[in-house]
Amino acid sequence: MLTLSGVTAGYGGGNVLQGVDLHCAERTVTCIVGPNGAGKSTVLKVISGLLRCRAGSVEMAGTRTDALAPEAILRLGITQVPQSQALFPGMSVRENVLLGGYLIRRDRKLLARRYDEVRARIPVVAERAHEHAGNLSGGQRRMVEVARCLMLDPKVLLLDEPSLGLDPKSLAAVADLIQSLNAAGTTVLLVEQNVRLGLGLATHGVVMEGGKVRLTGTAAQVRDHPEMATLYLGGPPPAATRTAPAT
Ligand SMILES: Nc1ncnc2c1ncn2[C@@H]1O[C@H](COP(=O)(O)OP(=O)(O)OP(=O)(O)O)[C@@H](O)[C@H]1O
Repeated sequence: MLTLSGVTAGYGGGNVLQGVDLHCAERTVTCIVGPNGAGKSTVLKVISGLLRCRAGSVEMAGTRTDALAPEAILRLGITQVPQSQALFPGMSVRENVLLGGYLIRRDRKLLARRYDEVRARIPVVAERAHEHAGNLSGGQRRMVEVARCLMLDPKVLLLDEPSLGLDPKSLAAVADLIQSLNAAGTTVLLVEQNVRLGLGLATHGVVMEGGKVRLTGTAAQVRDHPEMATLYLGGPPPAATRTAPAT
């Protein structure tokens, strides 16, 4: 469904991504994990067209997207939930959600139908429709951020750190929502610092380090791979520094 081949991209003089290959099959949930600065968010920016590839290609269901403007990529069915704080706090929940339908604004019936669908799927949109988004809890805001993206009925949903700043209950609710969207047919690609949560809800995992893909596989294969300990915990201590057992 979504394929990156040999993608090189960066900001200013340097390249952050250095030949990234990545494939998300239809109806999968792929989670990208990796240390800070590995280039995870940059991958999402390249897919959504906010950052141009310097080499390589991005394809969505057979269509090259790497030369397209972000709006054209949205129209192809790829939408991104940004990293957080993306709502307009002084606008109502309803207004924030409707903004997500900007591209279909002229088709009033479609806009109304999509809003009804989103409201039915995400209860906080119905319950707090007329409340300022700034009055919501962090977990509720994250739900509304996702709701806004659903206004375009995306085929591929990109999420950048959906767990950021959420309490355990909200985390569980966001994870449930991602899985229910996927069960309804949406392909999901997310970036997650919370490795346990991310790989727990994903079908597939990708580990990035230094702008490159270091590991890929099913979520379980990636989670259980010995290299994960090296990347996240610094690996087992060298023999010379191990504490000798007490005698
Ligand atoms: N707008 C930008 N301008 C310049 N450099 C940037 C910009 N955005 C990110 N970078 C740099 O690109 C590198 C990769 O950043 P990226 O945000 O993709 O990493 P990440 O793996 O998502 O990590 P994190 O979880 O810390 O965001 C970092 O060194 C970062 O400082």
